[in-house]
Amino acid sequence: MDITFTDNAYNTNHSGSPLYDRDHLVTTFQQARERAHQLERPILVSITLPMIVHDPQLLFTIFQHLDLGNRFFWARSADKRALVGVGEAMTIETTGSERVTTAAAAWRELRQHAIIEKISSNLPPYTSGPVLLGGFTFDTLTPHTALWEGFPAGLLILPFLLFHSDEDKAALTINALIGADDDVEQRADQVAKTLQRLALVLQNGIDQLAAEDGAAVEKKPGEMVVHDMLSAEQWKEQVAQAVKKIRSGAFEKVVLARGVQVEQEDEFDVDDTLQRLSQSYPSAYVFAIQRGTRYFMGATPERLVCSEDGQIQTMALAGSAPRGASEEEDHRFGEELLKSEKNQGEHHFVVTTIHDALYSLCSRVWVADAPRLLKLKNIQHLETPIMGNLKPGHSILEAIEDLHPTPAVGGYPRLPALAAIREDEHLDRGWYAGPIGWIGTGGNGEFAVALRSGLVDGQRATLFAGCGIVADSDPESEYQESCLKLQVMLRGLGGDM
Ligand SMILES: C=C(O[C@H]1C=CC=C(C(=O)O)[C@@H]1O)C(=O)O
Repeated sequence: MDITFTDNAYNTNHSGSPLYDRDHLVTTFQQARERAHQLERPILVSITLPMIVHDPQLLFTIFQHLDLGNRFFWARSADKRALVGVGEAMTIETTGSERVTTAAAAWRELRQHAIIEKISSNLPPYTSGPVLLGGFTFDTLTPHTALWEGFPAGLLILPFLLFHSDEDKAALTINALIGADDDVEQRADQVAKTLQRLALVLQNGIDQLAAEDGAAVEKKPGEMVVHDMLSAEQWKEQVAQAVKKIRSGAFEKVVLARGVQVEQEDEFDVDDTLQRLSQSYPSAYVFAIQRGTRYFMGATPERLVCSEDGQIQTMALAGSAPRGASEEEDHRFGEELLKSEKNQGEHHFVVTTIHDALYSLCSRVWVADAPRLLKLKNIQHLETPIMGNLKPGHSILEAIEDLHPTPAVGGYPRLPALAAIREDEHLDRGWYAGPIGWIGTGGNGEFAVALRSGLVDGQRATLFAGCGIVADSDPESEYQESCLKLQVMLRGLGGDM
């Protein structure tokens, strides 16, 4: 893998559009073609150019206008990090229970002979270079239904263009797979033309788009019709049955999920939904992955694992209470949550399991002494931060393989709880509650657990939420909790429920 820093070979103009040097592109592509010929396999070329920091939402909308294919969005407003991609230079699609390790091996293989150029030393440090975005299903043993068509067991996408930014730096990465017989002049022309169009929209279109936004007639959210996939009574009965199983000693905790279908007359506006989610949930990971007409999207508070320079950070997140209507009530609900034996028990399974999973991957694991409160817009959770130092040679994908599914979305012990979900839940979770995120070079990456999420397709959306069930769970309270969790996407889509 070559990495070159060539300050000044490319630059940005005053509007922050990336400038490119077509001849330099041709030279790099030629080099890749020669290598492809020698090694008899396509070679990945990844070039990162500096840009000025733009609103990631704006890039997402601009990418729609460039018409380059599927779009991808990943951002956390609180730490001002964002990744916005479009098009597919290549995809890694995996199946079966080895889906994460197979994806890791394919990514290693692809990187091995890649040509990676970073056209400045002043780039966002963790996301520069080739970055794959994608996710994995919750469970490979649940039958895959038509609902999740386009979302296989494992999917990592190397976007053609990736805008990435942190607090004060931004960049654009161009990815291309070059084969031994490629016409490199033509490939360079295609890239150059796309960058030219992007530069034009960034120069002229930002104002234009902003003006359009400002002038736009306030869109009245359409009338949304919500159907439970399983009636409230049936779901509560499932919870009651799970409680019985727990009391009979089958397992100690299981997370049961439910789905709702939402419809409206007009198509749901994915860009507006992302905007609303980012504004309402600044500490959440707001994401969208497009496959044709469908978007899997959401605003999840749960980090599965973040890896930076060999340091990994994760969390146990389980145990919930509503937010109070007044400061005093909110404080009281929070204190009750902290003292609740039921919630502490539910949370404890997650802490122990994560700790044990990390033990074999890390040289040192650090777990906070006690859970703290994570307060979100309409719900609060118990959260325990956990950190570790990855042993050399281990990557974030291996951490995912070991951590997923934590008892925050599966149960405890893992195997009987998963068997109960498969047997009793009657829901194709697909990517809901699965790992979703990005992986770059040098083992860096970040994956969240895809909660508070849904699959949006035109005028229809299917939304999911689950609750941790333990021996003293009350079906009615769990149902109310699932409604709070569903509100995230219902409101994100423009509903006022
Ligand atoms: C399974 C979900 O939430 C998990 C994360 C936080 C709190 C949870 C709980 O209290 O049950 C769940 O474990 C979901 O939002 O669908």
